Amino acid sequence: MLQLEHVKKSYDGVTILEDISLDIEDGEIVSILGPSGCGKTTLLNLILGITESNGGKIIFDGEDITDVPMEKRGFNIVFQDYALFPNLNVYKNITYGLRNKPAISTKEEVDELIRLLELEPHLEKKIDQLSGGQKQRVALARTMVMKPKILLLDEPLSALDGVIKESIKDRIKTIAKEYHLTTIIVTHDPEEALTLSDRVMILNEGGISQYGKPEDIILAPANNFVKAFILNQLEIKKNNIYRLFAAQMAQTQMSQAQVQQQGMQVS
Ligand SMILES: Nc1ncnc2c1ncn2[C@@H]1O[C@H](COP(=O)(O)OP(=O)(O)OP(=O)(O)O)[C@@H](O)[C@H]1O
Repeated sequence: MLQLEHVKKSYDGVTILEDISLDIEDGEIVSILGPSGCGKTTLLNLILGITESNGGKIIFDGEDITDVPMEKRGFNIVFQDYALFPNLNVYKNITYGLRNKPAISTKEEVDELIRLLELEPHLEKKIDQLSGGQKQRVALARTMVMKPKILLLDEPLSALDGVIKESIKDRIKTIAKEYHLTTIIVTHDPEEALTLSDRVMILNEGGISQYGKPEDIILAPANNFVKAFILNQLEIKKNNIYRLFAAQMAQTQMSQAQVQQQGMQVS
């Protein structure tokens, strides 16, 4: 279990995170959701260990890791831009971290991940020959072969569109469940957070606005910010889609009526 207790962070005297306390269970997918600049990436970096806090504790499996450096925490991150090596092929990118630590994953385990992420047809390709979704899957595989204790994902879907987004979402869920891997995801998109996660943490003005299951957030928003920021965005999206389909349905009904009328005129 990962626990944050009264974690604080400020930059140049400006408070970014005020008093963050939360528990994340083993194997849980948790999204950190909030508007731009609210401190989502800062919180992810504090957990990863590349940013130091100004107070509070981070505890993993009962051990205080607040002062444990990143390399010793055993967590791993997939960055927003994937940070893949363009001069290496897909297979070499995936296995890059194993060069100096080959014992971490067996060949069978690497092959299993490649299969799970459907990367077999791409292994010989260079990174610039891949689509965004394929790059994301390579970045996921490369991180997973190192068997992180916690998987951190910074805006994993923001560069992807519609169908690809849904497919990567499914892969992330499958990996988290199959490997019972605690997964923490930063996103600014309520739909993404609510459809991908077991629990969602909504950040605003340095604090946690609400932390709960997606259905709790939808059914019982804790305050006006959650209502305004999260639910309104979803409502707007829903209405836009309804409007689109309503227009399409009206068009279809009109065409059918025209066909019927033409049919009556012929007979
Ligand atoms: N190294 C730094 N030095 C000074 N200020 C920083 C630093 N890193 C982040 N900040 C500030 O901290 C605040 C939170 O930044 P952060 O990147 O965590 O937000 P975010 O919620 O991830 O935003 P976005 O969704 O736009 O990526 C911002 O006001 C940012 O300018």
